[in-house]
Amino acid sequence: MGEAPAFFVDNLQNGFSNGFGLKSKGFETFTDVGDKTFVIGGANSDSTSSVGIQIYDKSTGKWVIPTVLGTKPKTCKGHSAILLNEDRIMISIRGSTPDDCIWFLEVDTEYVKEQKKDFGTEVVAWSKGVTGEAEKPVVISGPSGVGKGTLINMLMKEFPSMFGFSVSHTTRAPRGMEKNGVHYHFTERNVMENDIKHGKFLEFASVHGNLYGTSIEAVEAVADSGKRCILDIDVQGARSVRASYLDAVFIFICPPSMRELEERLRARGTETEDQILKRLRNAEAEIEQGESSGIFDYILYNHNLEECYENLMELLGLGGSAPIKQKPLSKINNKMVINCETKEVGNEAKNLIILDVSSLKGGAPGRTRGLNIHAIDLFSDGLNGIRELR
Ligand SMILES: Nc1nc2c(ncn2[C@@H]2O[C@H](COP(=O)(O)OP(=O)(O)O)[C@@H](O)[C@H]2O)c(=O)[nH]1
Ligand SMILES: Nc1ncnc2c1ncn2[C@@H]1O[C@H](COP(=O)(O)OP(=O)(O)O)[C@@H](O)[C@H]1O
Repeated sequence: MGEAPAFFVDNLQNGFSNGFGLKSKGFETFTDVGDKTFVIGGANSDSTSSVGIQIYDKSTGKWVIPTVLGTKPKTCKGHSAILLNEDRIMISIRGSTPDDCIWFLEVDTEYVKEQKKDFGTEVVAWSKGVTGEAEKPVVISGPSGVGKGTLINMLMKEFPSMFGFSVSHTTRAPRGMEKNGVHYHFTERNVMENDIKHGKFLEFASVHGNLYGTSIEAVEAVADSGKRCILDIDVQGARSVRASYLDAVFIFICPPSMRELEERLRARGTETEDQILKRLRNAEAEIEQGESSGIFDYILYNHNLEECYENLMELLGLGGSAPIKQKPLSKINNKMVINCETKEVGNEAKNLIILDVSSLKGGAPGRTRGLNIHAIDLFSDGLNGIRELR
């Protein structure tokens, strides 16, 4: 991307004539991409609208309602839109906080092109814009009872500000001490299947007779909080993540023997006899795949818990001093200036956001990372200085 001049994305005006025969309430934006006009904000706009999307195909003169993938922005009172790279529309949401005001609607990226083939319809995909970079997530797999949960708990306890757990969805029933939203999102199968259909899951698999899956939000939310994400998923899930957009480190935990695995499962006392037998039957195939499939970067043997934990820490770079976190760079090229109102408790401010889009990375179905944002607070007494966000 070459050097581009800074420019303003204008605020929307109310009640303009849109020229498309849409009943406009002044909350739509119209962005041309080739033969198509993307109308964002939709005719169902209200004083706060859900961000609807319609496409006007100029070559056929027809309206199309696309399949919309990903998590969209919360309701908003208006937005501005501008086309970037001919394949995504950058949107700034009016009245939202600076860390939630930049979104991308992908209309012709590689991901969207692939999804169009699968769905056989027009497809658009939302991706939230965030500042900074994320550290590589860590995928941990291994048979039931090998000690994955124990090792992850030790890591999270010792480094609470460094790691965050990706909370999976599952259709299995909660165990005694398990809390919804903490250990798993316990969910109905039809709800989960519908979300899978709408591209909200990074991976999913049927494990021991239940459906398990990692939502894109679960992983991205951990990265948003500045932590390194840990996923506890089965081998099928690890294979899917390997094939996905997510660049991760893959670790397989192996038991010292099947007999030891059985003893651990029985000693844990959380499963019925039937469930234990099912887990042991599955374990043999999982170990075989874990050791030979080429999915995993590392295999750790959990014979002695303390030793295995030491090895895990070492391969995560925690053996010596903690890794230094890179600060996002500030750039002066490829800048945009966006008007944005923010409301904080007891404080209402108008911000000018200076946005640098020269280092964009990722995109749908995950976040669009690498935004560099500077907010200039404009309070009633005028310009109040510049502060960098995050
Ligand atoms: N593919 C996939 N597997 C998962 C996910 N969450 C958990 N699992 C795996 O499902 C299996 C069963 O997990 P769980 O019901 O917690 O039982 P446990 O392994 O015996 O503690 C384990 O192999 C987990 O790694 C997920 O989101 N996706
Ligand atoms: N190295 C080890 N030696 C003995 N017991 C272990 C070891 N690692 C874990 N355990 C025990 O084995 C049981 C299963 O561990 P858990 O972490 O629940 O496995 P997973 O999450 O892989 O299903 C737990 O009761 C745990 O305390």
